[in-house]
Amino acid sequence: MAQLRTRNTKGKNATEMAKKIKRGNALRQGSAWRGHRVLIASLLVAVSVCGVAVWLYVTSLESDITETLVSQRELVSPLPRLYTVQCSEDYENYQRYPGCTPQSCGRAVTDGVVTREEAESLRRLAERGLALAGSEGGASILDLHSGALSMGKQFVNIYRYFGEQLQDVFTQEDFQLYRDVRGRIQAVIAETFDLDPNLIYLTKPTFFSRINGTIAKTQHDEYWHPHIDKVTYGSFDYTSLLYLSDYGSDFSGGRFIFMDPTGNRTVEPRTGRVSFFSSGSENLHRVEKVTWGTRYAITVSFTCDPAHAIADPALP
Ligand SMILES: O=C(O)CCC(=O)C(=O)O
Ligand SMILES: [Fe+2]
Repeated sequence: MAQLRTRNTKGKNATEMAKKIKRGNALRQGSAWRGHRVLIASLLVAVSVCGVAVWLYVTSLESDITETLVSQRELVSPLPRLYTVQCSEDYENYQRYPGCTPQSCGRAVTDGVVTREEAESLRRLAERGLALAGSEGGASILDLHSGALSMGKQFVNIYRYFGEQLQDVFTQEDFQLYRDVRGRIQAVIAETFDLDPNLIYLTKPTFFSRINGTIAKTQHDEYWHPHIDKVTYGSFDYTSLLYLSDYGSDFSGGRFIFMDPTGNRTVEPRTGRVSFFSSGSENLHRVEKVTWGTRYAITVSFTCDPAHAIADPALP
C-alpha cells in the first residue's frame, strides 16, 4: 500500500512536471507569436506612414491648390456664384467702351445656364468634329468660326478641307444649339457684371478643346502654362468656359486654377458648368495637366470692341 502510494505520488509529480513543461512551451510559443504580430503591425504602420508621406509629396508637387472655389460635386444654380476681385490696370491701355469695359472685375461660376443634356450633345459634336483629325500631342482644338481643326502638328480649315462632307458630321440642330448656348452665356455675363448685353460681342478665338495626358508634340499642346487672356488673345474682355466633361470621373488633373497673389483658387470642371471672368491680369490662370482620361471644354470669348466682333458659325 505504502509502495503503491509512493508510485502514485511519483506518477503525479511526473504528470505535473510534464504539464508545467507543456504550459511553459505554450507560453513561450504564445509570446513568440505575439512578438511576430507586434513586428508585422509595426511594419504595416511604417509602410502606411511612408505611403501617405509619398502621396502627400506627389500631390503637393502637382497641385498647389489653396482653395477650391467650386467642386465638381456642387451644383451652383440658379444664380451664379460671384467672386469679385479688384480690376487690374490693363484696361487703361485700351480704349474704354462704356457699358462694357470692366468696371468691376471678378470671376463667377454657374451650373444653371446650360443643362447636362445640352452639354453632352455639344460634347458629341466635339467628339465627331475632332475625330476628323486631332493633334498628335495632348491638346486638340476645333474652332467652328474660323474652321481651324488640329491635325498632327498643325491645323486645317474644316470648311475647305472637308467641304460638303461636313453635312454628314454636323447637323443644323448642332449649330443652332451652339448659337443658343453662346447667347445664354453672353446674357449671364452681361447680367452678372452689369453690362449692356448689346455692347458685348463674341470674339475670336472661340473653340472646343479636347485634352488628354499624351505628351506635347508642339507648343500648341502646352495648355498648362499660366497666362492672362487679354495678353494672350488681345481682344478678350470677358472669357467664359463651358465644361463638357466631369473632373474625377471623365478625367483627372485638368482643374482650372486662378493664380492669385494670396494663393491658388480652383474651379473643378463639371458637365454643363459655365465659368466666366474678366480677362485682365486680375485673373491670371492655368489649367492643371490632365493625368488620365479626356477633358472637353469650350472657350467662348467676348470683347467690348465692335471691330473685333465675330459672327456665329453656320453649317455650309
Ligand atoms: O479650358 C479651360 O479651363 C481654360 C482654357 C483657357 O485658359 C483658355 O482657353 O484661355
Ligand atoms: Fe485662358
